[in-house]
Amino acid sequence: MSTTVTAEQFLARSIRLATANVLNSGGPFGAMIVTADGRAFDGVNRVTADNDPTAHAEVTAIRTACRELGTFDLSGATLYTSCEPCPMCLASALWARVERVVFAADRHDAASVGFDDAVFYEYFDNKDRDSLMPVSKLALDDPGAPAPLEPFNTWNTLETRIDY
Ligand SMILES: Nc1ccnc(=O)[nH]1
Repeated sequence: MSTTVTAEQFLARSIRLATANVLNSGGPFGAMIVTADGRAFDGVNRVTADNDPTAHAEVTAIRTACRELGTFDLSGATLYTSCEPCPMCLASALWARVERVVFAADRHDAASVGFDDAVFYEYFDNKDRDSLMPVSKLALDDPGAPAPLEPFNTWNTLETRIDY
């Protein structure tokens, strides 16, 4: 008998975490990080429970895995999630160097129960994105203002820096 846990089983567990989380005052999302050597870390949505808009299930799973493993680099890991990751979670997975993402429900399913995932995806496609949230570059004209590149120059010259 094999004890190998399959992708389908990790995804099924993510869905069960999501449902259980609803009954525990959380949003209907669950996720797991599974490392290349099979260590698994759960995450559930705690946005309203913790007043933390970044506490999506996927981010919570990434944070838990990184904390427990003592690393900021999840290279080789898979992110399983009960619902397609939003742009924040996709970016978080990219920064964590997650190798691949597997999801069950999609952004349109999330939209059908009032979650804004699809709207936020459109934000990145939309030329008129300023109508949702303006993002602008601002020049600092005051002679006493720090140069925008000052932090990068300092970073570049630091021999003890930890690249990521
Ligand atoms: N995909 C997701 C959307 C919203 N919240 C979550 O935790 N996950």
